[in-house]
Amino acid sequence: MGIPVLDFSVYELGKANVSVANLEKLSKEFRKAFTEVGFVYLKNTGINQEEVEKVMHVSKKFFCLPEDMKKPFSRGSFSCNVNHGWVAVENESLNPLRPGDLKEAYNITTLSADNIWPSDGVDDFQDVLVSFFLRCKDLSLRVLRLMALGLDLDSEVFLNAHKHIGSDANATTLRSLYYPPVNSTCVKENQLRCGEHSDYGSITLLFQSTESGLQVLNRAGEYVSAPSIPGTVLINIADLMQRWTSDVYVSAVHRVLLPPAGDFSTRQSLAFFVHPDDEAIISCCDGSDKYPPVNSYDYLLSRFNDTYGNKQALV
Ligand SMILES: O=C(O)CCC(=O)C(=O)O
Ligand SMILES: [Fe+2]
Repeated sequence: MGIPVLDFSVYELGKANVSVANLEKLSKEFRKAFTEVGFVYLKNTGINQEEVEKVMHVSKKFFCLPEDMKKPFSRGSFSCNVNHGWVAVENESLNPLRPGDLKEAYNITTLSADNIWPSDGVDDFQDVLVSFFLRCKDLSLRVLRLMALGLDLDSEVFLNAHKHIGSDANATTLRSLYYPPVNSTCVKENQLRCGEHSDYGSITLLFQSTESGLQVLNRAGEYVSAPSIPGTVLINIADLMQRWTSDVYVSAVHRVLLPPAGDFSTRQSLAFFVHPDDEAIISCCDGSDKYPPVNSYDYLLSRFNDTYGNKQALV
């Protein structure tokens, strides 16, 4: 089965008074997609293509600044949050068996006004990224409600553990990703734009520029491409949600390939990694003991350790 495309218009951002019948229908479609594939494209969410392009445009301006202007914003230098900030090329390996990923990123984890934000040469960076973070947050909460309904659970079951998105008590992160041009003569053996991995938290929202490269591992064990479909958002289940649902909703492995040799195009994406609140204890929602309860933040820190290697672990 390929990645399905669902029409979210009945529950798009800004819409209130949705009928129970419409919510139920949509929740069943989510259930099918998330139990069989783990990925789904949503169209008509209320987040439109122009919004996405605006965020990519200001992000690219930042990534194209000289390195000494980006360094002051490095991940690890923000006292309020270990994950906030800029990550240089080859700094992380999402598949620790491969060389560092050929990508740059800027993580926005806390919206605290006390933070320093890039502004030289990118004066609207903070406004544009913060607004987009809040739009993604609203959409995520709608999806989490439908996901609970899809399992015949109380609609607030997942939402109750996502009350602090955007504050220092929750690790949800908007990550703007930039894949610079690749000179194939300099590429290391087995290096990719982004190595094989599954995401760590509850769900991920992903918006991609038109350049290809993203592949998802399907149940038959084959990688299938997940191209950008303008105007849609690609949503996937992450590992903590798989555990929370006792493996009913599945998180699928994915990666981003290098462009063909001689293709110097760049690529961009915006990933909104939704995490439960730091203090949330995640126990199997069916009441089973398939997995022992785990603290959400402890789980995340153990996954960061794998990604950054013990040398650079920030804990
Ligand atoms: O850039 C992409 O298309 C996907 C990136 C990704 O999977 C990740 O950062 O977790
Ligand atoms: Fe991912």
